[in-house]
Amino acid sequence: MNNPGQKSFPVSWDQFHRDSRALAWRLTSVGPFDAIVAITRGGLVPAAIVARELNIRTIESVAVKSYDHQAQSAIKVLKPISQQVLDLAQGGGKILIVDDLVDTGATARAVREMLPGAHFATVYAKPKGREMVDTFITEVSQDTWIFFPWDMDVTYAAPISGGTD
Ligand SMILES: O=P(O)(O)OC[C@H]1O[C@H](OP(=O)(O)OP(=O)(O)O)[C@H](O)[C@@H]1O
Ligand code: HPA
Ligand SMILES: [Mg+2]
Repeated sequence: MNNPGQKSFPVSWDQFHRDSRALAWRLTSVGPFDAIVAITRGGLVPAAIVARELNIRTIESVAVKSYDHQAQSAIKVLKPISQQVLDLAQGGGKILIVDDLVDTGATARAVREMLPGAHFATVYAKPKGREMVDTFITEVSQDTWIFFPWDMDVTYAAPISGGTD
């Protein structure tokens, strides 16, 4: 959830699909790719859309969790990249890493270290983490919290005037 004072950027399924397709279009000039590595869980959705558009059928996942410990953030790998995909990269295969967004860049930095030659793509990027990403579609300010459609429900919205409807 976001903090008080943060701006909100709610994204619908339709918008997320369009933005992920736009990412796929942009990646056509970078590929072709031999495999996608999706960063779970948020990266699974754009990875599926990009894989469909670019006809990529080898899809791997990586799970990392970041911890804040005395102002230092450490990353724990919950599910590593398979040896098959690491071997593919070692043998010159072109790997695309996909996530929904980059915020501080900690997640991206950790996964990049696992696959140094890979292309890193996200749908959204915040300024702190932008340099960790090779390709993205929309930049949002650091003080904005992005709400993804899988984290939301349809609820009542009060009128802009503040009155009751
Ligand atoms: O740039 P960072 O500051 O590292 O933040 C970005 C990461 O945070 C979110 O994942 P999260 O770890 O919340 O898990 P989830 O994908 O399962 O929601 C998001 O999906 C990115 O993977
Ligand atoms: O803005 C965000 N939205 C959702 N998840 C996130 N994880 C880090 N930043 C964000
Ligand atoms: Mg994530």
